[in-house]
Amino acid sequence: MISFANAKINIGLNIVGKRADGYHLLESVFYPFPLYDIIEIISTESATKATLEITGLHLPVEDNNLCLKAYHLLAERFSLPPVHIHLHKQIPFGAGLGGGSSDGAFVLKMLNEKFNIGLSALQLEEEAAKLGADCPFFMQNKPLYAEGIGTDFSPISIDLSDKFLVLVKPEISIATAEAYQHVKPNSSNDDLREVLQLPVQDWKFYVKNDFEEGIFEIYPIIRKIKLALYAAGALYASMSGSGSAVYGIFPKPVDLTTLKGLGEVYYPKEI
Ligand SMILES: C[C@](O)(CO)[C@H](O)COP(=O)(O)OP(=O)(O)OC[C@H]1O[C@@H](n2ccc(N)nc2=O)[C@H](O)[C@@H]1O
Ligand SMILES: Nc1ncnc2c1ncn2[C@@H]1O[C@H](COP(=O)(O)OP(=O)(O)OP(=O)(O)O)[C@@H](O)[C@H]1O
Repeated sequence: MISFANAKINIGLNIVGKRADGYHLLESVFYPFPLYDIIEIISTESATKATLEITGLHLPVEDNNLCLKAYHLLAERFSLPPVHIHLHKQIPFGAGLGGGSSDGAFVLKMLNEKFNIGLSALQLEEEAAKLGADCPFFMQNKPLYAEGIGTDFSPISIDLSDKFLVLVKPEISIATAEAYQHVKPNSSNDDLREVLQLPVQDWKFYVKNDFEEGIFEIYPIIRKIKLALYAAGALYASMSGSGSAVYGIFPKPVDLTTLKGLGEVYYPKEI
């Protein structure tokens, strides 16, 4: 069984509070982004435990890989045979694109189907939340308004299908937990739901990502990328999640030459 696990971007990210356990409360829109990891799951009846092989981007195989964690989460409750998972990694990590989380969510979905476990969509979302705050989104995998720690969803109508998205990932990778250590709850932002109803060219005045200020101070190249996207004609540009990737939303096809040397550029045909 093979699946294509997509990335996400965050449109707006307001940190609005902090829980007693240290997790932050936020408001953000999660939007699927067409950049994919490829996951294959093969039954290995003769093996004694689940195995993982990673090709593509260099990521060492470790027990904390969300593909293996997803397998073990279900294997604890349901008697699953060992499997071999082949992850072809294409989504950059430490980028705020939710690639690892997407892998975890897709492995849960695949195992549920492959072994007829019978978990409902809601139960899969609950299991995904045990893997990480970004995982549950990938169960519904459509533009959603997120609150709480990023796992309470409600519908929002945002359609960028007539726009062109460009993503730039600098060489720097940022660990999410570390990024949260540098961010403070901020009550001065505009209501995200309301400002996202404005035309996209007005978002730059009102739609903020609260991680940017702290991260830009540590890594000025990320601010530079955002400015370069605006200089190239973006209607709106922002770091995704806790970074380091930055996306730009353009009204028409983009001349990518001005972005050369800033990082890896991803320019999907459709969004
Ligand atoms: C920045 C975002 O990507 C925005 O979508 C997410 O909030 C990050 O979600 P994630 O990578 O799935 O995060 P997790 O793996 O659950 O948590 C990693 C670490 O980030 C911090 N964390 C995460 C989510 C959250 N709402 N508040 C937090 O403070 C916690 O210190 C946690 O130990
Ligand atoms: N399947 C996976 N793909 C990528 N990273 C993974 C995976 N499983 C575990 N990880 C670990 O997660 C780290 C990246 O997570 P981090 O939260 O810092 O970045 P991110 O870009 O926000 O991505 P994500 O939301 O995919 O975790 C990697 O360095 C790696 O140690």
